[in-house]
Amino acid sequence: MKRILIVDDEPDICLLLKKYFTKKGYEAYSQPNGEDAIKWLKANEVDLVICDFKLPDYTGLEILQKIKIIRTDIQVIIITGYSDVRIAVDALKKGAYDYVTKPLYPDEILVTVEQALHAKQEQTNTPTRQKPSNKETKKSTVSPTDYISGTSHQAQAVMKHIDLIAATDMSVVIEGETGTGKEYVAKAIHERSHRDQKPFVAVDCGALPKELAASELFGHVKGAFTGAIQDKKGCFERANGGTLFLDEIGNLSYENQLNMLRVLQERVVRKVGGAEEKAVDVRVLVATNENLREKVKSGQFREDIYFRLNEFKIELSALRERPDDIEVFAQHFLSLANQQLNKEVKGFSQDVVQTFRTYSWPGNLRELKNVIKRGVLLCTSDRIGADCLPQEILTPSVHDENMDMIFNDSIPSSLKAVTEQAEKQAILLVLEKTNKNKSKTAELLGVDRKTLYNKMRAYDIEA
Ligand SMILES: Nc1ncnc2c1ncn2[C@@H]1O[C@H](COP(=O)(O)OP(=O)(O)OP(=O)(O)O)[C@@H](O)[C@H]1O
Repeated sequence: MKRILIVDDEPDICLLLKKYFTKKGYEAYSQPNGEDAIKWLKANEVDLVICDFKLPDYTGLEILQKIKIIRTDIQVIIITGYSDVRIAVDALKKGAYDYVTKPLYPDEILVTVEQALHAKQEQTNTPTRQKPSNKETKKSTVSPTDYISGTSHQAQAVMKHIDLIAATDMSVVIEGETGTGKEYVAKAIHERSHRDQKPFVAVDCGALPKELAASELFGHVKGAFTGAIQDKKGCFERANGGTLFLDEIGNLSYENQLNMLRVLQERVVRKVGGAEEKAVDVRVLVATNENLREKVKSGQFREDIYFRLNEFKIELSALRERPDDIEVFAQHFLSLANQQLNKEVKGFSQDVVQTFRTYSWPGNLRELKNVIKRGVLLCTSDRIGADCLPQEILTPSVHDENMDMIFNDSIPSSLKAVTEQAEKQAILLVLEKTNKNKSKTAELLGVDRKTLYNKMRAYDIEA
């Protein structure tokens, strides 16, 4: 029986979730604060933790980091308010599996819990992927792991690149904001490659506790350090013959970058504390949501390893930069949510479609998926209406003052014009604040330099 720990200072929430998950066949426990939860976790085995972000003693991020030191394979789901989506996204970067927003709906959490446990199972088994039989391929249901390509020119270009490089053994750097689908692109490359029958191992370097990173990547021998009670294979060895996907590669410590360079150059791994070298045949794909080139320039990331990895680059645009894809993904996520929640919602009302196109989607596809799942859950007719969307999406907090600045009292010609005006104003403002420093401006606006330059050209902003 799978074991779940709920950490929340509201006794009612603990009680509700504990009862619900016990009824669904889990062993559920609860703790009221971070300190007690950590103590409990040190003494008890658990598969998954559902943790409120705002606890009396710790934040969700702090708890997350402590949990990952106790055991890296415990899945963590963070509960946040919708307005904390950016914080939630940060938690994902640090290794949380997913987030759910308040108010809580147990059925929605159950879907997330099941997915998290399934992902954990896949990780521990690092299964050899079987090609689906013809019968399975023809199934009419959609799978959460299906790779969907959008219709925008950006998405089409990405699809072309995936097809082009899949057949090769080239290393690829995949760049894009959080939730834009970097891991999905990596999986799509693996599944189209000759390695597809071998493991695809994904490691989130941002979530690796410093103390354990080397052991996770390269393995360790029994007795290498306190707690190393038996030999352990690292990710390179587990991915042997297949593909290793290193997410958030920019977070790897300098020392581990050096160790990795050796593996990439010589194709052999040596476990922590071991003397023996073992040959490995692994294709490495990496992802980053920061501009790695900039990190190289500032000396935080080794240039030699960057060049090794950057044999090919795929840049994923933010969802707000490719509104044409929103409908395709919205339909896909709708089918998924219908399946998961056993509902038959057919589509979206016209105003919801319009809202989706103008909202900025800081959490990109992941946020869209979560919003639609919640919408399906709340929907009582055959279309998701605005009443099923979080308030934060319907009325994003833009200051009236800013609106005045953007529109100059005139009525905008279209919503597209509004977005463009807002983007132009934001770029001008930040350029002014950074004394026209483009790198800093790009960083503050959360885009890469190339995107910034393209936008400046498009909006006639002087360089
Ligand atoms: N091409 C795609 N087809 C179908 N679903 C997708 C696709 N890309 C992304 N998704 C959905 O969006 C979610 C986020 O994707 P993914 O984890 O690949 O993003 P990411 O860029 O790696 O995020 P992070 O930077 O936070 O690690 C996935 O769980 C999946 O549901």
